[in-house]
Amino acid sequence: MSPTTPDLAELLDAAVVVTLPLHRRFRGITTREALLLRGPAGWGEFAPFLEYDAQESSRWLAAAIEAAWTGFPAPRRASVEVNATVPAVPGADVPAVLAGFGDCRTVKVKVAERGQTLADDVDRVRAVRRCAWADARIRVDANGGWTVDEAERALDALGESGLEYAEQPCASLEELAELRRRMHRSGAVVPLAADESIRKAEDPLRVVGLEAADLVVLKVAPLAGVRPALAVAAACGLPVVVSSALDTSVGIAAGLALAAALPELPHACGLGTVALLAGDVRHDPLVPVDGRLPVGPAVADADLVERHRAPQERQGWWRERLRAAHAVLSPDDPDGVAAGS
Ligand SMILES: O=C(O)CCC(=O)c1ccccc1C(=O)O
Ligand SMILES: [Mg+2]
Repeated sequence: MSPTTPDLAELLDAAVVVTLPLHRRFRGITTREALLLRGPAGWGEFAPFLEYDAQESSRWLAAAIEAAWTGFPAPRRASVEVNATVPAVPGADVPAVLAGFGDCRTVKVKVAERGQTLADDVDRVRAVRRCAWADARIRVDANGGWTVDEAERALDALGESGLEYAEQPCASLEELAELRRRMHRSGAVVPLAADESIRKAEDPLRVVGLEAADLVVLKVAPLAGVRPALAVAAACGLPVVVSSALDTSVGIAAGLALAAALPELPHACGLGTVALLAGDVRHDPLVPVDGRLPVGPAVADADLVERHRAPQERQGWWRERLRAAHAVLSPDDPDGVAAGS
């Protein structure tokens, strides 16, 4: 947990909610809402997905408090290589999506979208191979959408394009482990990355114990901050890819702080996603240039925060969420109890 949890009144005072439009649907949504906190150390982002409960959201709040009240640990690098992220669009839309990411040498492609088929995935990945940088690395992310059988078939088919790795092909660690065993037996090996399977401090030990993955994807917000995420990385001992949760430039800066603090960073990170937003809170948004992003403090520009300020009803909804998450972090805070009763 964050060493300093401000009281609820201080958090509410520091909070403003923004609504940012997306260029195209991603993860089922077309606008992204985020509650930004301005604290003594800088800006923090609290943006758990709408369906997350208070317990899960409290980790996102701890991460926002770390950014805005504590600040980030010392960086080991000044910039970070990032990947382009292609949502589950038709192959014909791939060139327009990639154009938004500049010259990223690594592309992550969403696959296994509900309501689509393997043929749609093959079509999309082929389109990426055709129009990306000539020797681009391609990785796919199924968000746990395949059974072991489906994953085996899909990775065999998608493997024609040459895959850097497959992220969370199946939902459970047991399934990932079984898929890995089968691929090693057949010789058609695609490295596997665990994303959704790594959410709690004890998860990395299970990943390693079950030999379920070759690398791990770490996101600052669900892991409660840069420092807890560094501890998870150390506990795993596996290569780490830092990724975003579709953050504004404020949340991306926290991801970059994690990527910059890791002892090793062998892969491009999934932190280029501001390119998927049709608006941002920074005049110099953290969109990749030459496939890289600069490491630096989390900042937002007041006029852009104002421009994207969410309607009053959404401010209220998010402030109630903030209160509920804060009550998990500080169950004895009298303000929190009073506001909730
Ligand atoms: O890693 C990337 O390239 C972008 C981030 C991303 O894919 C993502 C964004 C929001 C929610 C979940 C995910 C995910 O990695 O599964
Ligand atoms: Mg993922």
